Amino acid sequence: MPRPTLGDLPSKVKIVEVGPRDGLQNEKAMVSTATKIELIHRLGEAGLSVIEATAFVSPKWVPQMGDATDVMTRIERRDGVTYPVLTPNIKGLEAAISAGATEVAVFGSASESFSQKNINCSIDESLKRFRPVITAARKNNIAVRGYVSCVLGCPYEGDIAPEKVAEVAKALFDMGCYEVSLGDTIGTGTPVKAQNMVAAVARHIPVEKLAAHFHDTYGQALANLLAVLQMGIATIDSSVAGLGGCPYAQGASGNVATEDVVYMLNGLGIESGVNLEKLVETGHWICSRVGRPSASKAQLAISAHMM
Ligand SMILES: CC(C)(COP(=O)([O-])OP(=O)([O-])OC[C@H]1O[C@@H](n2cnc3c(N)ncnc32)[C@H](O)[C@@H]1OP(=O)([O-])[O-])[C@@H](O)C(=O)NCCC(=O)NCCSC(=O)C[C@@](C)(O)CC(=O)[O-]
Repeated sequence: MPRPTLGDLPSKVKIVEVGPRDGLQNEKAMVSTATKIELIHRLGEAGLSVIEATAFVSPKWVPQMGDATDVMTRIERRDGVTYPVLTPNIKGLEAAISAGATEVAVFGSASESFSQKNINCSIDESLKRFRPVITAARKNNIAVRGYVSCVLGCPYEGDIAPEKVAEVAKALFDMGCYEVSLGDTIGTGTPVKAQNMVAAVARHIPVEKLAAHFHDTYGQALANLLAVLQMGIATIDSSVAGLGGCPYAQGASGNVATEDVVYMLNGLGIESGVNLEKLVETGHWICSRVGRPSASKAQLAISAHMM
């Protein structure tokens, strides 16, 4: 019998923890600034080296992120940890710079309808708006990440062509984004679909510059992640306790839980630098703060052993 193999997997994965932003942006009850800050601190202690802290977006659109300046100016930054923030336009970028951000992210979409609902403009218009944001950020030595939403399906349009995803991703990369994160916003992807989409994007952008940002609405996120790890993706966005959902994608659940990702990576012998036990405690803590059960299977299983 040949030895079973999963192919060439990366030896190390960078996890981009998006819980404080993607995880909390959709909470109905306002989460206090103090809780957000403590969450960021706890995630840093658990070994996360990239923690997306907040979003400098219109508070009329996403009230939960209305305390972005407070969060960014009050967090205690750890050496070796970066705290990117979302900035959809120059206004957001200026506020982020004033609050001391050193990395920002612009966020576009491969779906026209989602672009309109999320940022109130067409895809073309969004790319025009991002260009000066990226240029100004880079002049200030601020690294810019790019997001593409709806890469495996759109809540309004259904299927999205991988070529469309590749086109938007390439535009962001060519404008100066150092990394492009591919968002399965509504979690409808399955492994081969995810691989086909990544293959289309990787024809234009080196695969090591891509990140997988998969939501777990249909329980497919880990399977999809494994499928794209096999293609060379080594950056994964995830959210502690699987918190979250997008305010402009009704019914979409949170990102894949960071605890589940770390458990899988540990089992595969892939280094992430994250202490699973501390992360589980953090997941337990934030769930008690926001009054919702954890969406992480690993957290539930490990917590049961700890009690
Ligand atoms: C892009 C806009 C601003 C356009 O919104 P708009 O209404 O077209 O913008 P506007 O320029 O007409 O401004 C409207 C008001 O917002 C203010 N404003 C304008 N910009 C800012 C700013 N940066 N910060 C603070 N305030 C701002 C502006 O000053 C004005 O205030 P008013 O004069 O009415 O008092 C709006 O649509 C917006 O903020 N959208 C953000 C939506 C959002 O945050 N969605 C969730 C994040 S994306 C996501 O979750 C997907 C992702 C990334 O995780 C990947 C995936 O899973 O797919």
